[in-house]
Amino acid sequence: MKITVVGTGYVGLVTGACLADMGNHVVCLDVDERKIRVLNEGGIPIHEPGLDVVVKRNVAAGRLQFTTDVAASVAHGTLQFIAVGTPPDEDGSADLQYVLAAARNIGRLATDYKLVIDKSTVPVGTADKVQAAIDDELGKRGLDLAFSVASNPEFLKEGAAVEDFMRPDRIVVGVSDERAANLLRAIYAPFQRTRDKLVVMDLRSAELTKYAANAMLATRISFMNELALLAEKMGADIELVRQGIGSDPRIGYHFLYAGCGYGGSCFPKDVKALIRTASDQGQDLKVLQAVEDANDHQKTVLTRKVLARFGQDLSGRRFALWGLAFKPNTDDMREATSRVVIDELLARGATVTAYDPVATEEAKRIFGDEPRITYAQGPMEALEGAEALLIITEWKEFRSPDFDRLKTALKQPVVFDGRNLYEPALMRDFGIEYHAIGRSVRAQAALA
Ligand SMILES: NC(=O)C1=CN([C@@H]2O[C@H](COP(=O)(O)OP(=O)(O)OC[C@H]3O[C@@H](n4cnc5c(N)ncnc54)[C@H](O)[C@@H]3O)[C@@H](O)[C@H]2O)C=CC1
Ligand SMILES: O=C(O)[C@H]1O[C@H](OP(=O)(O)OP(=O)(O)OC[C@H]2O[C@@H](n3ccc(=O)[nH]c3=O)[C@H](O)[C@@H]2O)[C@H](O)[C@@H](O)[C@@H]1O
Repeated sequence: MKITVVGTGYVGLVTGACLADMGNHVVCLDVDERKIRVLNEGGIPIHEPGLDVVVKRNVAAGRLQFTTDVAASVAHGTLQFIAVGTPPDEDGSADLQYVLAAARNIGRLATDYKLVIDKSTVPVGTADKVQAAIDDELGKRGLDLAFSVASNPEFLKEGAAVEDFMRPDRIVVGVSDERAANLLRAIYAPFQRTRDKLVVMDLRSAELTKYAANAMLATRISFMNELALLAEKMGADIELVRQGIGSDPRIGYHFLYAGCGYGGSCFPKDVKALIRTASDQGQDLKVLQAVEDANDHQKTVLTRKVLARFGQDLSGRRFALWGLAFKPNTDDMREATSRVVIDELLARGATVTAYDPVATEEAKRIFGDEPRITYAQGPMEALEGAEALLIITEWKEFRSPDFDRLKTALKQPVVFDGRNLYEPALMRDFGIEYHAIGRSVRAQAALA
């Protein structure tokens, strides 16, 4: 089928490439000329494992094209996916200007039936706004063209985006007519060969499903983070607690890892937006507000531990940081805890040497030529002469470091681990002073 994807970011590029891989002819549109130039020159503007292979294969097969030409992109696809950004507005609500601009372009230029599909994460009721924007543009042209609007929220995770798209747990589709439902069934049939994964519903339920999923996952994380703080005070070990509750199938093991707070382009933004949607309806989402507050607090957990250990004034001290990205396997630093940690360390007079396998360029873009931050080429290099190590992102290469070398490279063997990568008892045996999140040597020792 002929498909247009509007917005060639994390979601749009993955969607376009994976749909092309199933034989569709896909045109990806973006307003960002640089991005389209990079793609047309054979590059990939983001770090996403496996994406380059799928993109190259489909470009070579003539099934995937990139353009800034709006008219050509509207003319191409019967299906028009909208995958543009929906950043938070000043008041926390989702800014719909890019979604509605994309919808208006379709209404302004379409000459035949279009199925317009919201893939961006958008508040409940946005499909109606998209419908109205297209109607308005068609009206200006005096055209009575048939079109459908659908909601098809995306659940992929950065760092595993291609895998998630190719093998989804479920595909949520919100529709208001049979024609749209049939087209989406056909497009997604190749992605659900073992069982029917399509969950078809009305537009508003689909829109709310996306926020409900992210809000539920964020809630699990904040819940565990708060319990981790309590575990520390009580001499219990949150990792043992996680295993203890996860074995109940009603709870499950996933997304119960305590850490130094959730970041990324979605959880923080979507939690805010859902709180805002509810308050517009006169309803307080008390649980979700607490989830957000707990996460803001959690992002400062490492620096609070550093200040408790080294004092409030960190002048003249340099700290090593492992991990800048908001999670492993991505260079994305949107809402990353590393940003909060670095800002606080600098504000207290410290300097920072950071290492991240892929996010250094992004960090340089964000922090500019800030002289108090230096970037190391490797994890051990970052440690040389530093006061202590702070671990922010659980990249695989941090999981089994050479602890002897780590010990001697640092001025003093002190590690603040925001991702609970190591066993407290092992660190004690290595002679490393280990500050993790909700972990206790006492609880571990009781097992020995
Ligand atoms: N990043 C993720 O892992 C996920 C994101 N989402 C949602 O998907 C949406 C897109 O997110 P990302 O891909 O991360 O954003 P992104 O910022 O990486 O990409 C958005 C792209 O849209 C382009 N754009 C903006 N206005 C345009 C227009 N009128 N015409 C054509 N292109 C336009 C921008 O230049 C940019 O390249 C958001 O609503 C997000 O919440 C949903 C699931 C996962
Ligand atoms: O709407 C979105 O954009 C996406 O948001 C999240 O995906 P993503 O933000 O890419 O990354 P996650 O793996 O969910 O991690 C988010 C944050 O939570 C943190 N996290 C995750 C799991 C956990 O147990 N503990 C924890 O602190 C991670 O470190 C990270 O900072 C969801 O997992 C996706 O399903 C969703 O499509």
